[in-house]
Amino acid sequence: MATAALRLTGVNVGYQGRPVVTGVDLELRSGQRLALVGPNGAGKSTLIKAVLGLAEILAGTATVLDRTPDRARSHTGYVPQTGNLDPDFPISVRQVVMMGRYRRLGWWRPARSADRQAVAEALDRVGLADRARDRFGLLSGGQRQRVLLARAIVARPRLLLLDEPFNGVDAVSQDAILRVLRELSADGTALVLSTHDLAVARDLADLVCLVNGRQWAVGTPDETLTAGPLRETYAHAALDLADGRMVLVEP
Ligand SMILES: Nc1ncnc2c1ncn2[C@@H]1O[C@H](COP(=O)(O)OP(=O)(O)OP(=O)(O)O)[C@@H](O)[C@H]1O
Repeated sequence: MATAALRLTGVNVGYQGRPVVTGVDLELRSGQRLALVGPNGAGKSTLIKAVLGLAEILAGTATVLDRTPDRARSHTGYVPQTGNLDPDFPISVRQVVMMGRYRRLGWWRPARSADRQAVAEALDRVGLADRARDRFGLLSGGQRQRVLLARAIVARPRLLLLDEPFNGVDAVSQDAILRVLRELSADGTALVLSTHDLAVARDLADLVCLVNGRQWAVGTPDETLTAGPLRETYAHAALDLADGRMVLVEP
């Protein structure tokens, strides 16, 4: 059987013994792209954190690259929500991306030219080579998101998890991020991203997992992003449009 990048079997996740999402069953192979879709507070971030070993697995089995989440951490990458970072922190764009190399560097070894080159390449890949010396906090939200993507890919993860990567992101940055994500998956990196945006999920994902306190559905976009499963997941916040499309109304 081919190694799964991620396999969750009967998984419940949460904090301090209290479940936030239950009944998650899914498998993601190398190069596949999974979208976690659900309303605010549905537990998408918690599920991502559990795969990173940062939230509790309360039941079931979670395997990341054939290891437990803790042991897989050196092969996983994480792009957090940009809103969680302090924009006033005095650090340059280049220094943020270099943080992604620390795992390889160890705190005792100074950066070598190979590290500096990897940082320059990652910034070039997200279209921000010319901003390397700028202060991170002075960039736009979309540019900051691209820097965080560069920080994650500079460590060459085999599984990359992104928490709402398109929130507050302008169209130029969204296109740049989508392009890099497609390149990564073509190179065999498995991707998990949470999103509120059904159009992005439909466009980007091979697999969609609908969550809201529990897993409501998992399957291809055609199987999941349809009226029945969306109405179940979003309850009354999913509305039919006259032309057959669905819109989601978040409080
Ligand atoms: N560290 C924590 N300890 C306890 N409960 C938490 C913790 N972090 C989040 N929660 C709770 O878990 C639930 C799910 O939150 P989570 O952030 O995973 O949802 P989400 O789907 O990512 O939402 P959003 O789209 O708003 O980011 C919420 O009720 C939240 O209060």
